[in-house]
Amino acid sequence: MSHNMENMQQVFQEADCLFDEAQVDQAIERLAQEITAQLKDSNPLVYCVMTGGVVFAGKLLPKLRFPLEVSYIHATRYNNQTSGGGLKWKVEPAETLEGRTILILDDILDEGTTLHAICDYCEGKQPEKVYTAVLVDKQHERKVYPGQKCNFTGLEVADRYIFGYGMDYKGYWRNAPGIYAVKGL
Ligand SMILES: O=P(O)(O)OC[C@H]1O[C@H](OP(=O)(O)OP(=O)(O)O)[C@H](O)[C@@H]1O
Ligand SMILES: Nc1nc2[nH]cnc2c(=O)[nH]1
Repeated sequence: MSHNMENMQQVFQEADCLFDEAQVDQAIERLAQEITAQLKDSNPLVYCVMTGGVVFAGKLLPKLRFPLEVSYIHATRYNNQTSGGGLKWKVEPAETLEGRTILILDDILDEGTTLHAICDYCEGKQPEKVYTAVLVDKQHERKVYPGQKCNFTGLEVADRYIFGYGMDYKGYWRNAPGIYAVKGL
């Protein structure tokens, strides 16, 4: 096994499990109910923010039992690092947003820069309304503005670097079956 693979095994073994698979799935079930109650009659256009949003979106979408359309956007600012830089669009929305109800799905609200910029972009296209849903909201005082929240939040996590359920550690462990915090971070 290469040194990097051994290191990644060690990162997983030493990590703290903050929420196991059952706990995360229960949070996603609750989110599905909240989103359904709010959006079931609005014919929403649902965007998965790649790459981190992919597991959350994949688990959530089959629980939304009403007509909706799904697409994806790709905006990143961490680039496999553990601290963020400026937001880069890799794929902008391809659909017409005017008059639509938009739901953005992402894995994490950390400093909030990513979702703030995505919402700004969408708001500029005259949608009916933009909603955001995240699997986890990291608890600290460094949000883009105090009190920044998503419309729908699955779980609150401590101010640590986390991975699993779509979230990576240096490009790895998006597949981890729970939400984990890296030892020492
Ligand atoms: O609230 P913020 O501090 O802006 O951080 C949150 C963003 O960071 C991660 O994306 P990243 O840029 O790492 O890309 P990824 O989805 O490919 O992991 C995550 O998926 C969120 O989109
Ligand atoms: N994987 C991962 N991505 C992030 N993007 C912003 N914060 C985090 C984090 O804690 N973990």
